[in-house]
Amino acid sequence: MKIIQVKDYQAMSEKACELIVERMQKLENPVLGLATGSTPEGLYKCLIKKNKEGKVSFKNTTTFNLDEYVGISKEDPNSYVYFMNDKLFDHVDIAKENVHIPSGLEKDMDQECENYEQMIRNAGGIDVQVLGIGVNGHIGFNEPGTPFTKPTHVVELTDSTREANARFFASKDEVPTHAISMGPKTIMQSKEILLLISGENKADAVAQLIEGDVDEQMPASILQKHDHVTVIADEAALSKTKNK
Ligand SMILES: N[C@@H]1[C@@H](O)[C@H](O)[C@@H](COP(=O)(O)O)O[C@@H]1O
Repeated sequence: MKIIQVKDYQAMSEKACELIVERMQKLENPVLGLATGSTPEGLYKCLIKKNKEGKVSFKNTTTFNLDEYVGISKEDPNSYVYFMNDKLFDHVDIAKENVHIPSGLEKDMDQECENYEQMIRNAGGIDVQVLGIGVNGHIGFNEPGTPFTKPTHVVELTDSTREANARFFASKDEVPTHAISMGPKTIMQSKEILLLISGENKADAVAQLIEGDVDEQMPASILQKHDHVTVIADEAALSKTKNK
């Protein structure tokens, strides 16, 4: 695991942007894995800027998002479809048919999970997966205790995740109870992983991720076993990590 320490959120976003642009320029048909949450917003802003400046094009890019809530419509501002359109896709030259976000609205959710895995395989796998991390160490929506062998699956969200994400909703009660998420297995199959971490509230999770054991109670710890992971973390996020 390569760890790049940066000063703050802005520096983290710029470094991540630089890395992604570099990969996109090198690959003929880049396949990006994307994340939601506050963490990658700065990265997306920077990518929009680079696209407008003509430094990078999304014309041949395919994307797969990590996750989506179950049971909220695509038009709901809290859906990850809405978030991604608003924060990135509506502002770059990507072909909408190349954008993939798992659907949380299917009758047969198991089938949707299988279809999503198949679409990733059909695209040739994910070249670079962008990840954030939850305060409890979750990646995607893989909560503590998720078997590392799980592919895309439906998950029941923990109380701590629903509380952390309640800031986007009118109240915690409105946060969906379930989500569909790429599993740890799906994430580990990406050729490269870029984990972005900012802020003191993530410091415990980061210390455990970097210095703790590989343990299903700490979903992000599986990343220690991947041979091409770059963590870009700011000073606040690394404040509880001893061995920097
Ligand atoms: N499913 C998302 C994760 O993909 C994200 O990494 C996490 C952290 O969010 P934030 O970046 O807002 O701290 O939140 C959600 O639970």
